[in-house]
Amino acid sequence: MTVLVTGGAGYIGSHMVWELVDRDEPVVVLDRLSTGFRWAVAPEAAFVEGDIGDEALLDDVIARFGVDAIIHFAGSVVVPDSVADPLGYYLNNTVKSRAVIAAAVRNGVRHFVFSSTSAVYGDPPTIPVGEDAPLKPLSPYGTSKLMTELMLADVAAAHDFRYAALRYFNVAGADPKGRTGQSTRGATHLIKVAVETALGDRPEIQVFGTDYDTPDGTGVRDYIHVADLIDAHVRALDHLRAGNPSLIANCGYERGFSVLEVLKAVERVAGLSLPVRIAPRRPGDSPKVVARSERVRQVLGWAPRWDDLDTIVGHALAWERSRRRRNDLR
Ligand SMILES: NC(=O)c1ccc[n+]([C@@H]2O[C@H](COP(=O)([O-])OP(=O)(O)OC[C@H]3O[C@@H](n4cnc5c(N)ncnc54)[C@H](O)[C@@H]3O)[C@@H](O)[C@H]2O)c1
Ligand SMILES: O=c1ccn([C@@H]2O[C@H](COP(=O)(O)OP(=O)(O)O[C@H]3O[C@H](CO)[C@H](O)[C@H](O)[C@H]3O)[C@@H](O)[C@H]2O)c(=O)[nH]1
Repeated sequence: MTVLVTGGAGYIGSHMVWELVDRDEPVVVLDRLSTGFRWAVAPEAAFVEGDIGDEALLDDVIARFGVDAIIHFAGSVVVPDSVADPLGYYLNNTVKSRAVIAAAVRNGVRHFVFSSTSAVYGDPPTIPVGEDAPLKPLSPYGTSKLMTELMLADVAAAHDFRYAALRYFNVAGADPKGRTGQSTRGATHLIKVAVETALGDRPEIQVFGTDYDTPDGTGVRDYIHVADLIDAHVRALDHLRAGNPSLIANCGYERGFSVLEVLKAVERVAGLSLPVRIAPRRPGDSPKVVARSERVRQVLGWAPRWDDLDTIVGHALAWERSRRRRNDLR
């Protein structure tokens, strides 16, 4: 009963690995370390360096570690990069996800949790957006994830295989115990970039677009604390292992903050003023995305514990500071 965590050396995956270790679950991580870090993987977890597109390696890892469930985080995650390099995103997120799903089916792994995204909705007509809303991604990133969701549905209909596709909204913050956080080099995520700017690593932060149809003209997102997101994964895994049906569920808090509101929170928590520059809109960005989260609450009994923007920012900032203290900028 080992859980295979693909992308377990990355930001969200490293939190998942710590949670599984805390639950005394045997874990094996498969990661090629393109954006993740070997040191981010909890020492109790087994680690295999390699690519999720390598089917022979997947077969070997599943057999060698007795894998009964896969939590699939590995992928490419930057929306504007996907606009510039769609084929790269379809390869890493869609084609290689097919390899992981195929390995699961071939080796009788029946439980699969997949990192999907709110980007599958594009610019939703109704806010908060529910899971049954039209799926109209605005970027190849969103489409690459939607295609994987469609594969999972077809595979679950054909085989003894069930899945949870969790559509994350904007994930932020860090492990409340300070063991891991977002360490991505050259990160593009708003809160990460803002805390790096607060600590002097970047000369300024840009605001991408102030002419959206939102209260202050900047983009609105539903920022979810990574620890609450991980709790949804644990519940999804238990749900599948208990024999329940496949599930597609949003993971968000049902409330949105604008870019300017986030920057104010960072200034408040860090106790300084950020150098801000207004810049043009970024390609592929949606004006406003906020989750409806009734389903994850009802089906998985999930309830947020860290739903507070200042707490999310505070944990992100604490992680950034502790990395510096430990000279972990490897
Ligand atoms: N961060 C967010 O706000 C967010 C929102 C929605 C969905 N997601 C999804 O969550 C997942 C994890 O995102 P993250 O923010 O932790 O990103 P991340 O870049 O920190 O983690 C991705 C990990 O996957 C590894 N990886 C990438 N391609 C691989 C491959 N072909 N083979 C093996 N390993 C590979 C990387 O080395 C890295 O460790 C992604 O699938 C992403 O699309 C993230
Ligand atoms: O330096 C920055 C960075 C971001 N933004 C703005 O802040 C908001 C959030 O942007 P992020 O880059 O933090 O996040 P995205 O909403 O683009 O995308 C994130 O969440 C998505 C889900 O909505 C995807 O899953 C994706 O993996 C992940 O990058 C957007 O309005 C963006 O334009 C800025 O103004 N300046």
